[in-house]
Amino acid sequence: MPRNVIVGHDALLQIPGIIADLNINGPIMLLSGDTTMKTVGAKVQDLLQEQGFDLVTGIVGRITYDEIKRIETVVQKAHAVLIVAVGGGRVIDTAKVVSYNLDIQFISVPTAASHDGIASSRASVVTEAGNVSVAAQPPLAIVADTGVIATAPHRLLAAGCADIIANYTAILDWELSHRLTGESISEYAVTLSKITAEILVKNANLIAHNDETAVWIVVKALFSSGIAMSIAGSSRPASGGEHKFAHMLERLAPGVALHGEACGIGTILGMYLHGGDWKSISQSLKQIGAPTTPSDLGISDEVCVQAVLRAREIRPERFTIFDTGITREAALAAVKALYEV
Ligand SMILES: NC(=O)C1=CN([C@@H]2O[C@H](COP(=O)(O)OP(=O)(O)OC[C@H]3O[C@@H](n4cnc5c(N)ncnc54)[C@H](O)[C@@H]3O)[C@@H](O)[C@H]2O)C=CC1
Ligand SMILES: O=C(CO)COP(=O)(O)O
Ligand SMILES: [Zn+2]
Repeated sequence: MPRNVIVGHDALLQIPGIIADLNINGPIMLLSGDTTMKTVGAKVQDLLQEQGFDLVTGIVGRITYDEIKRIETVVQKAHAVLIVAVGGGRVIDTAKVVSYNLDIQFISVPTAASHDGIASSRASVVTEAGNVSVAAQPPLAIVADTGVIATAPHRLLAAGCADIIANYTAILDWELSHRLTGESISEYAVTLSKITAEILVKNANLIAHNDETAVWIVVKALFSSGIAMSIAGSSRPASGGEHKFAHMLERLAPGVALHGEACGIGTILGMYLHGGDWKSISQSLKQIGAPTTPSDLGISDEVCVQAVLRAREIRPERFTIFDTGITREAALAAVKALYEV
């Protein structure tokens, strides 16, 4: 669990104080993305250098095992004793795995409320066989500056909401697997994950404004969802069939959708396949401003159908509604239903 969670306006200003309290002895590695380094990363760099911290910087690319190895080497060569990760989910996940492998601490500084990995002890790594969820280091501290995050495009915030709304089907899938395969389940993790999605949906009208209040609501939900994953010791409470669909969609149409956007569409499809209230999931996503159809993403229905049919290739050991032998006709009907709301 993170020791220190700071969410609020100008929270970035607290980073030097948090690090000073750690009494670390050695350089700090500031990791960021190619875009975020130029904005928020540079701001954090200035703040730390003004306070005289010994700082080295690195840019993180796509999260693969090769990239993780490369960053590990950079951190080792710099003899860094702490990582400060400033960026989206990709940067934070990379820092989580690198700090875990090198047994050093890291601080999570999300620049967007676009994913629920800001607090979790899991990381999602892209491999040829699809995304794998690996054990990683939870952050020592989380610093979420609502002012900074509110300046990010609304698309990112909406994607973060969709990543939380995915908890509805993630839980249905976990319960299904518990009943059909005997997979163990955590009542605490299930409850926290569900409540998080419910609170988020209840506040959908506020989130649509994309102001600091909206960011505050979403960041709290992302944190809470991450804690549910930490309690479970796996991403199960926040990642079911809708995530398998999303990871497959990313493979079939790379870079088209944000992670959360693909998960949102996967959630409507998953809820439809479960026979649940998929229309209200679609309405909540629309209200928040997240895409709900392949055409919203600019991809063909056929790619979406393929992602439904091939979702089971991702993490096959995780049993979900997408692993129950869906026919092409059923997949077509599910994708067609996306346009009904
Ligand atoms: N470990 C976990 O439990 C979880 C991990 N993830 C992982 O996180 C990643 C998805 O996270 P994302 O943040 O969507 O992806 P990302 O890190 O690729 O960021 C998406 C885009 O947003 C941009 N961006 C970030 N902050 C910005 C800002 N303030 N202003 C303008 N642009 C900004 C980035 O430059 C990038 O182009 C995936 O790799 C996913 O698998 C997602 C959920 C949970
Ligand atoms: O994205 C996640 C939860 O939102 C977790 O990632 P995985 O789908 O890789 O387990
Ligand atoms: Zn996710």
